[in-house]
Amino acid sequence: EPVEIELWHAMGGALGEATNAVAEQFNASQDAYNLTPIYKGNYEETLTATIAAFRAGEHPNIVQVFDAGAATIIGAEGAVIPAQDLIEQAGIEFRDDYIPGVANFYADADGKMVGMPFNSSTPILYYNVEALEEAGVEPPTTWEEFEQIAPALKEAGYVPMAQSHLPWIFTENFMSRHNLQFATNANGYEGAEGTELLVNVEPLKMHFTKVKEWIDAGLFGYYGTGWGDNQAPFENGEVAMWLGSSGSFGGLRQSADFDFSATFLPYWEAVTEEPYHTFIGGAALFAMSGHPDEENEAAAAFFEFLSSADPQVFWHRETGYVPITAEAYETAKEQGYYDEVPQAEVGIQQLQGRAGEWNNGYRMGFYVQIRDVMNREYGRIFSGEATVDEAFEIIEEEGNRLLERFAQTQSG
Ligand SMILES: O=P(O)(O)OC[C@H](O)CO
Repeated sequence: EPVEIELWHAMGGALGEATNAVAEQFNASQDAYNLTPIYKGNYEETLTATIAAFRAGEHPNIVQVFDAGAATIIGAEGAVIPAQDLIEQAGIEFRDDYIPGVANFYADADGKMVGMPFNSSTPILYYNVEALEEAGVEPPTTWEEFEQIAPALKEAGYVPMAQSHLPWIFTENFMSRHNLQFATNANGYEGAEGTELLVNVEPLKMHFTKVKEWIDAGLFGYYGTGWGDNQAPFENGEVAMWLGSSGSFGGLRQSADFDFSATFLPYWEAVTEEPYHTFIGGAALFAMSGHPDEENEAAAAFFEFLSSADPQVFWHRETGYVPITAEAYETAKEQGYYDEVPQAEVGIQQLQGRAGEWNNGYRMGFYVQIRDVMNREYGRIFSGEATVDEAFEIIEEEGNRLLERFAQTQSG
């Protein structure tokens, strides 16, 4: 009888189908282990369910946790076995060709990999090819260019742009794209104590001032805070350009009945002459403690399988999440995938862009709740209930209070 293990994940729709397919491939590749993937709702719901299950001692072997929840799960005492330890304890050699941004994001202060990178993404700019042609414009490289072309798209009957998740794209990746420090203590990596947000700063406030002006002028669409809220109006052709996850590529190919393409996340030339690479997004898999050795071995075998080239390339091609190892990226190139579908390479190219001091990642506990504060305050800016200055003061204050509370949970 194979050893049974469970994976809780947040991959719905086309992503859920691809997750099930990867699990089936693993199960078919050997007879010792059997992995059952279970969909637990969106990222926030999956993390909440996991924490509740951990308290009740009913947690799964492996859980998928998104970037924003990484510090919370890593900081939950005794909850997680670092992926690198799990793999080495199972007698498997730990590979060292993870692409740098991926390895950093889920590593501890000593560089040990705690989370197993799985679905790694980055925000990119998708565009409706016909809409841009109609308006006679090219996709923008910078926000300055966006300001120049947006009126023509509006004129042609489109909402020029929308984006999928404000804190992710217009805060976290705003910081990385411009190499701006995001939090003290080296973006939080040096420890929870004393870590404070550095978002109440001119470049970010300038950006939100602009976005509010664009919304008021009908040059930008804001459809809500839900993960899918801003994707739907792009899919139905109302919005011409959409900032979204590279991991949405596979789903869009299934659902969009128009020709679309993709390019890099714009940056402000006024803030940086050249852009920097963005943070790794998406989620990683965490092995949870408290299970028998044979189940931990099964989890290690699954992690090893996931990093090998074939499942990696399959997953990348099906979903748009980036290849996480150099080997998988090379394999996709050798297969001619990017000659066939050049837009599929945008995410990985962007992640391998210019390195700076502040764009390797961030580590902030209770960051999921900080995102809620941001979403609420950004909504208040757009509705005119709060000025940009007021909103950022509140984000700074409430955010730092959450960081302080998290630090208290870490000091024992
Ligand atoms: O939509 P995903 O899976 O690429 O994730 C985007 C963000 O990184 C999640 O916080």
